[in-house]
Amino acid sequence: MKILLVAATYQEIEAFIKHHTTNFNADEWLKIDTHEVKILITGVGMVATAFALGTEFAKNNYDLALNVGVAGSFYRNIKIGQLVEVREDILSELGAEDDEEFISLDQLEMGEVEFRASEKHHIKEDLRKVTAITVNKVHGNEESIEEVRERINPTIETMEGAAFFYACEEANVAALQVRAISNYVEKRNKGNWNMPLAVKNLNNWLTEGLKNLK
Ligand SMILES: O=C(O)c1cccc(C(=O)CC[C@H]2O[C@@H](n3cnc4c(=O)[nH]cnc43)[C@H](O)[C@@H]2O)c1
Repeated sequence: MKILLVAATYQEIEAFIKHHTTNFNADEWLKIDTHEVKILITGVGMVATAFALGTEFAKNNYDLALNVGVAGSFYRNIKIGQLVEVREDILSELGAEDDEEFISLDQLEMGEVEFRASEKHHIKEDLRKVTAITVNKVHGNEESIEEVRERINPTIETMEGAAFFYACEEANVAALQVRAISNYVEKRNKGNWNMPLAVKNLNNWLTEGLKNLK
């Protein structure tokens, strides 16, 4: 398969890249088992992700795109460092405020806000399947966390996932998303984040998991 591996930052998949190539070049195709793999580092956030994917899909054809990175969990029964597979991803901020209420873009009949992973390809490992939201502003305030829990009840949040699924859907490319939990969604406390553990587990999985994609 021709696979596009997508991450927001180089650091999130550095160990995997170094495992496969000594001199990383963004135009390089890596031969990994039976797959040909290209790596796309988009930058953090939805705008950077959508632009980078639109540009890449205009140049190359892919059988599958895989978005990986770290994420925040709303649930404490998911361990820091644990990997999850995002099956559904929601643009939770796209819409309008109506005083205390929020009207989503689809309620306004102006577009879709929910995007799904591909059914065509599968991750072999039995990762917990989750619903994510994608945000421009990382939640760090108890009131806004409670509001989004009540409105959507997401399991995790990222800053790219739904934009990734959107761009893949527009380009008709099958899409999967795997995230490693680096923190809980809570009142901002960066000291509680464990980026090294999440990044290590993600890269260990990638080394085996990419081979096992069907
Ligand atoms: O220090 C901060 O408050 C801060 C604000 C915005 C971004 C960051 C990052 O470290 C980049 C986040 C990066 O990782 C994903 N991520 C990880 N945890 C979360 C989260 O709780 N909510 C949303 N995104 C998260 C995200 O996809 C970015 O790529 C730090």
